[in-house]
Amino acid sequence: MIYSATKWMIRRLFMKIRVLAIAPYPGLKDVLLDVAGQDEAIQMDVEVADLHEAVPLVQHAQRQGYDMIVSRGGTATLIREHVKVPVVDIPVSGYDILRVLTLIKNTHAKVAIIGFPSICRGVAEVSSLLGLDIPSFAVEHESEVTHALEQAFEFGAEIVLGDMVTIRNAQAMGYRGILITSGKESVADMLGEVHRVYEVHSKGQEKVRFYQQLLDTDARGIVVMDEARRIQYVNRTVCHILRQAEEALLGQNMMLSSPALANVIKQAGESRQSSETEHYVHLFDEQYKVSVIPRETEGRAEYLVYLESLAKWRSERRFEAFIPSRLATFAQLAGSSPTLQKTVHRAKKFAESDRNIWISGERGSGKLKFAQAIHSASQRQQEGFYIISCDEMTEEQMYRLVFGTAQAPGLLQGGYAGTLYLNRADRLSPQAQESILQLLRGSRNFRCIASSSIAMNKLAQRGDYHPDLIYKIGELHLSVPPLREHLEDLEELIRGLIAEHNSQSGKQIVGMRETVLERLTQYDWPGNLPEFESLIQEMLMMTKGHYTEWEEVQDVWERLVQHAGTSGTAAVYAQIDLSGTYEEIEERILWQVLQEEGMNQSKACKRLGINRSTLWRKMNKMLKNKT
Ligand SMILES: Nc1ncnc2c1ncn2[C@@H]1O[C@H](COP(=O)(O)OP(=O)(O)OP(=O)(O)O)[C@@H](O)[C@H]1O
Repeated sequence: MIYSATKWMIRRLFMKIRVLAIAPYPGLKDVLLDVAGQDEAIQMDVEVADLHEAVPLVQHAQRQGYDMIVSRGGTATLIREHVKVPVVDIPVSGYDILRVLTLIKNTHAKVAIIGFPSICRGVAEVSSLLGLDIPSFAVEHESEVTHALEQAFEFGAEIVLGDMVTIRNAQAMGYRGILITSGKESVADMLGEVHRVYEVHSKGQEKVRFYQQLLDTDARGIVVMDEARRIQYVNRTVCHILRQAEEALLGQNMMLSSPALANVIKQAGESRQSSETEHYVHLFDEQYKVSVIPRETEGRAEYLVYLESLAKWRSERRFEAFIPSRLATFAQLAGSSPTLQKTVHRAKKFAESDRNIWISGERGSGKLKFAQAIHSASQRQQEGFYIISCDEMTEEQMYRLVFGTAQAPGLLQGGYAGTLYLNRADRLSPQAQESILQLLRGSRNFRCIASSSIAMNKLAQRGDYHPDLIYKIGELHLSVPPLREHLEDLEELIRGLIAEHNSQSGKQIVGMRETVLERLTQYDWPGNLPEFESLIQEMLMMTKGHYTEWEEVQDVWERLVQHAGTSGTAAVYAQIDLSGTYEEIEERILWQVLQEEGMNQSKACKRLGINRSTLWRKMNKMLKNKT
């Protein structure tokens, strides 16, 4: 408090109070300049204007940084409605009344006074002291003046005393009016009031600045919008989140500033809840919780919106979920073959609903890509897309992710919403299945999309999979075809890969020769798109001219065929039975590779990408299981 008082004193020592005076009649200008000229703390400019003429002048003055405006009577009242800076009245003092009464003292004409109640009281007081009988007609508003004048003239008045509005109307009606002018004493009183108001106002401004600072340093974004969703207030955090300057946002419709946020706020409005509602939105790769609070200020509806970043939670990496920076859309799925288009059509239909989906398909067939496209086309597109790699999470990790810990809330407690992608959902342990099941039963914040390379019905037969979970996630089922079932799409996929390669390498490849393409379509692609992509990328690296020539890539091709034909990973994928638990499948792969390598452990290790001790450990376990 001491600090702000001192600060105020220092300011007062060095700065003058800038005042614009609006004089409703010319004579007041000189009095104002004369009296204000004697006050060193005041710098006053004067304009002569009455009522509506004054409005543009004061609006301009406000922009020019005047601290205060002074005026008189009806003009002061009108000005107050149009500016935010304080407006001080030039009063009509007892001296002013005494002067005008002295002026009319000896007249034989009947006199009446019309004015605001305070003036009428002053006149009644002074006239009774002087022994004069002057009836008064009090008005509360400028619009009542004509009626008051009519009453006064009916009463027999020939001269009316009043302010500028009264005098002008009386003259227009053909009567005489005498203006009660403000003298030096009134102007001096007004200047005293200017000092008092300035002090109070400055302290108020200090407070406003203090609260402004508090709001600006709040980590939450704070927005106030009117009923038409025009932005009335934003704190600095919002400017940072939306990457726009305050000036650009204020007065702007939210739909133009941030359509994503506007949609969420619209949803909140449409939910017709009068209390706070919570939503989630994805802005510039960040997930935010949006709380919308409808309220009313001075009879007008308003929305108070809080934006809370969830980045803190994510950066703590409490769980193995993440938000990919760019998600695929249906338009980005290459392939116009009837087979793929049938799948796309089905997926688009699924995107319209919010029901859970089970996607099955061979490894690398594009399940994740389809899940992303569904999310991007769904009503949850503004929310997060979270991938849970089921084969990489322990039961405990899954439990903590769903139910939280003492330190951090889990998915079930809220704070996240969107699409939950369970990658390789068939690898969930029974315990982890239970956690996911409880999450889906207890929260409506997520749509779940699970993926597996095993068909859903096979999973149901496995016995270690919770039937309720299959039932809950498998509300809708999408089967993504392997690449060999839509080989017509290879050329389109190649075009995309060439474009990407050219942009990275600076080459100008325009296509592949027929001889190369023919071979590509004669292959089964058991490793699906990842296998295809890596081969094409290698071929493009070998390409020197505009076309990929067979001679340039023959070696690459033969290596692939040899690998696949003899013992390659691709062949293993094609022949291995993928039913059963992860351990059982792993066992089968191990045996297959060992047999193909003539039980040569070094060769098997090399192909499997593991060291000898790991192979030993696994073989021992296998033997134990068999005995
Ligand atoms: N229709 C498509 N157009 C272009 N690229 C695609 C398409 N579908 C998949 N891909 C690409 O193929 C690769 C594998 O796709 P994705 O990860 O979606 O397969 P997946 O079936 O989910 O794999 P996994 O079973 O290993 O989890 C990715 O590089 C992806 O970008």
